[in-house]
Amino acid sequence: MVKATQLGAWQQLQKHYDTICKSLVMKDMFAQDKERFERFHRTFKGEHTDASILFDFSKNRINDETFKLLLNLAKEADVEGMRDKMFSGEHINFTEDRAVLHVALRNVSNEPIMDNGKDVMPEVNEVLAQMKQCADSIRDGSWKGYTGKRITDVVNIGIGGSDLGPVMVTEALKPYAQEGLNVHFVSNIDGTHLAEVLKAINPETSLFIIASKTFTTQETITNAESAKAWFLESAKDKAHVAKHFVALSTNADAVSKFGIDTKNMFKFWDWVGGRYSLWSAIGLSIAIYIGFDNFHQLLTGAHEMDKHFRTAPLDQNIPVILGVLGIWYNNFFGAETEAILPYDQYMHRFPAYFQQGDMESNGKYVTRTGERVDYSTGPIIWGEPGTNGQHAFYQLIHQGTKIVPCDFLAPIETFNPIGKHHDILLSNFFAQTEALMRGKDEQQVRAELQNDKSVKLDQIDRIVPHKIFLGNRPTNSIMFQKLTPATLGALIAMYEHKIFTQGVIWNINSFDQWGVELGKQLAKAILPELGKDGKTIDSHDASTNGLINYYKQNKKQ
Ligand SMILES: O=P(O)(O)OC[C@H]1O[C@@](O)(CO)[C@@H](O)[C@@H]1O
Repeated sequence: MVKATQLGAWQQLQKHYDTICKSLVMKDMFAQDKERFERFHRTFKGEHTDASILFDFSKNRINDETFKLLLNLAKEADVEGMRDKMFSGEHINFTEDRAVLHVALRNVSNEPIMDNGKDVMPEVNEVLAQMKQCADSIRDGSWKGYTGKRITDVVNIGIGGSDLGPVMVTEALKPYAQEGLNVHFVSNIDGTHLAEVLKAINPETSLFIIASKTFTTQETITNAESAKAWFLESAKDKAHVAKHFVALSTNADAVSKFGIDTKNMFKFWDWVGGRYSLWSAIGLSIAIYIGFDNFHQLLTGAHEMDKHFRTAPLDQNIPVILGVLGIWYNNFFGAETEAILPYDQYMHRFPAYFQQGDMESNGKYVTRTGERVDYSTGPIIWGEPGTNGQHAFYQLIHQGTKIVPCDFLAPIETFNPIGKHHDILLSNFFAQTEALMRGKDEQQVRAELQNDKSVKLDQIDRIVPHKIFLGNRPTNSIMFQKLTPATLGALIAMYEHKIFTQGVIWNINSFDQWGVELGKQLAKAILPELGKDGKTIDSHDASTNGLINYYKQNKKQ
């Protein structure tokens, strides 16, 4: 595969952009074409679940020619071919010589999926059965703590992909939680994170889940050791650890060394990327919190989206369309970020989840063949729930100098019908994308100001420029019937495959993450220098030395 910029379709898109992009005014295109929404929206319905999604991409700066050229790009980059390699277990994560098979974790069809010539499904199903058994016993109270009490609090200790997915999903599916069973998450090595959770729980009724693919991550192992020490202050006998600590990992030796019985270990495999692992044993806190049946619905919804991604033709393929639209703005309009704006408070951690999902996958600058890219790759992902974002950063999205493509998401049904709240929420959801597309021109602004008694006529000229909205700011609108487990699963898988599509077109490896290693390496070297030993550190640059010495001179303990 060549560099993206060497693709014929890329060069045609560049020509297309150079010649007609200025004329791609959405307001005019809607006025000239009453069928625009009809042509530029897709729907997704789960075959066996309640997942039901409408994807409206008509408020984008595209015409039919643009859409065709973008799909040509996916075609020529062989997104479909690489997709089929992923599903067939090829080691496309070649720098780690690993398959990329998170799709197997949710392969409820049980069709064989091979890694190194072996069907992975029997082991996947074994772990799912183990997860179900654990979740059921915690939820029905048959799992007892060392004083014979049932578990009331589950503490997941993990970071990155061993934290963000369980946090996001348990927040999003809170309506499915069981009364009297709480989940807590400790990820940061900052002692505050653990301390605040330990204040809230009772060692007799708490289960600690140590979630770590490698079981070597410094934050997680340190937090786990501290949690175990805290637990033993009350429980005293190490034999009680087995009733209150379980591990989720690929590393049985490290788990056993930590002191967790490997019968309390839920394994997963090296072909599960950390940021793609919530579907695996890493999802144990989810299965306990919402029940295994709902966890299985989550898997099934994702599986249905997998099937759509695997079989839908490119022009019907929602993840592919999302992916190529993102490339249109990232690489041709020079957009550096993408905002994910869920109009659903339960989805408040959804943007953060895809900060890792997208940025750790596509934040790369070297192609699969080891050459430095000469084009922009992964976008910066950010976002907050609506309507809160409207009162924080929408000023920039509407009137800033940067183009920020936005994905707006909203449920048709709410779990919490209070008065007109949901209609008000949705009126804002609809209005924001309309406003970003249409803007407000000088004529409209002048007319408003002339009718505004509070504005002195001789002030109008001065105010007008500040109140004009240029509009033509691109958005996708994604509506779904209700935030059920299956719908959430489908939405997550949709974005995973969007990320995959972009990585293929950029010809990068979306599945390793060497970029996280250098910081860890240097932190390991600095840690022993921080003791209150009166020594002045001079082993670094002047800034790092200065900072370390300032810390050492002023630290109290
Ligand atoms: O699950 P673990 O092995 O503890 O890794 C945690 C996280 O750390 C990383 O930064 C890799 O080091 C993420 O990719 C990963 O999700």
